[in-house]
Amino acid sequence: MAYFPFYMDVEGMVCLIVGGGKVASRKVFTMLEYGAAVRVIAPEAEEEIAALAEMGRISYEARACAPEDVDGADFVIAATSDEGLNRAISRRCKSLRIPVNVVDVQEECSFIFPALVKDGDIVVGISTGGASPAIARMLKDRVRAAIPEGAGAAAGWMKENREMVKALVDSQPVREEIFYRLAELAMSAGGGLEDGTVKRMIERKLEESHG
Ligand SMILES: C[C@@]1(CC(=O)O)c2cc3[nH]c(cc4nc(cc5[nH]c(cc(n2)[C@H]1CCC(=O)O)[C@@](C)(CC(=O)O)[C@@H]5CCC(=O)O)C(CC(=O)O)=C4CCC(=O)O)c(CCC(=O)O)c3CC(=O)O
Ligand SMILES: NC(=O)C1=CN([C@@H]2O[C@H](COP(=O)(O)OP(=O)(O)OC[C@H]3O[C@@H](n4cnc5c(N)ncnc54)[C@H](O)[C@@H]3O)[C@@H](O)[C@H]2O)C=CC1
Repeated sequence: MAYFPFYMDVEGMVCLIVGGGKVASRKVFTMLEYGAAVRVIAPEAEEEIAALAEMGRISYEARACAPEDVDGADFVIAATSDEGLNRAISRRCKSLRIPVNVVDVQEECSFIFPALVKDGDIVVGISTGGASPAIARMLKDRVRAAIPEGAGAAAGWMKENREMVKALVDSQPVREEIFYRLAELAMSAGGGLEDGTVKRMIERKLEESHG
């Protein structure tokens, strides 16, 4: 069965990453980009993990991790080279209903990572359900190439104008038409439109809909 992609707000959530190698480091950067409060425990860690800790972006404890360390985390990523420890971490997380990712054994995961394309609030996740991370990574490059430049900026601008349009236009079907038209224009402009252009467009649509 394919995995379902929930899009979750992880801002401020405590993300415990156990292990400090290359895979752990990749997951640290990913989680930081989405605003999680990252805590790393590993006896040794890649330079970038130490550097992020020095900058105060993450917390890093240079020590071996025990399964009890997962208590209190909102979700956990086990990325050590010690399979037995990864398994013990997974078991404890599952018994406490803490979502857990084990980077080297999919069966021990309750969630897995997709390959990600991000432009502002636009996020595309590609998963093969573990069948082939290489394929997920390759498709990511194609998806990135298919998203027009400025799409993230256009989405950000739409977000800023959403409430204004809702307040001005009572009818949902008319709003929908306006949102599609604005989205089209903002996407081709690669960002926002001038206030005057938007107001004129809304007035025109309202006149049309009132006959
Ligand atoms: C199940 C999963 C668990 C998880 O980690 O969440 C998992 C498991 C494993 N990956 C392994 C290997 C590789 N992983 C990558 C890369 C990525 N792996 C990622 C996710 C996932 N990897 C989850 C499933 C994703 C899905 O398919 O839906 C990505 C998408 C996201 C990320 O990690 O952040 C990221 C792309 C980042 C990007 O560029 O965007 C590469 C390629 C490379 O590094 O260039 C290789 C070598 C090539 C290959 O093996 O295909 C091995 C060791 C196999 C062995 O021992 O040989 C295991 C363990 C196993 O297979 O059991
Ligand atoms: N999911 C994925 O995308 C991929 C997963 N893998 C798997 O991920 C695992 C980790 O890979 P790398 O980061 O390259 O390994 P690595 O060898 O660079 O790092 C392992 C880390 O585990 C830490 N560690 C060992 N014992 C520990 C303990 N008791 N407590 C806390 N930390 C401990 C070490 O200090 C080190 O930082 C490997 O088992 C590999 O098979 C490999 C490639 C991709």
